[in-house]
Amino acid sequence: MRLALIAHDEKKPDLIEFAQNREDDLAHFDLTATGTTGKRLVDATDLDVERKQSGPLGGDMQIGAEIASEDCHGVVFLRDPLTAQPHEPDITALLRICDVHDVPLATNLASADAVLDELLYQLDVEFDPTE
Ligand SMILES: O=C(CO)COP(=O)(O)O
Repeated sequence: MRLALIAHDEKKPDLIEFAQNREDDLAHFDLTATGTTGKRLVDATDLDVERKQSGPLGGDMQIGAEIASEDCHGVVFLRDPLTAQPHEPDITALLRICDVHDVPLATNLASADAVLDELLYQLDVEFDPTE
């Protein structure tokens, strides 16, 4: 199961803390991230993370394309709600495509825990040998 992790600059410390707190859980997923977020994650944890372009250079769109192809199954995107981003249209498109494909999307820390718990539950269900 593939999970995308993304954070705007002001929220990167929160995402790193989340990833460190839940590193064992996140290790169950095929992880991808936008460029700078991915680098920060790789530096701060032992997680394997496939890095896309940086967000302003198209990383959100690359992750959106995976969602459109149904290759990405969840997104944690800690947006900075207080700072305008040059690539706002890409961000809006990513949020929209998650809704189009009904992909779980967390845009703050409280919902990140909830989405991760739900995806872990789905993983267990998928691999439950008694099913
Ligand atoms: O801008 C972003 C998401 O919109 C994140 O990009 P970076 O991870 O490259 O900082």
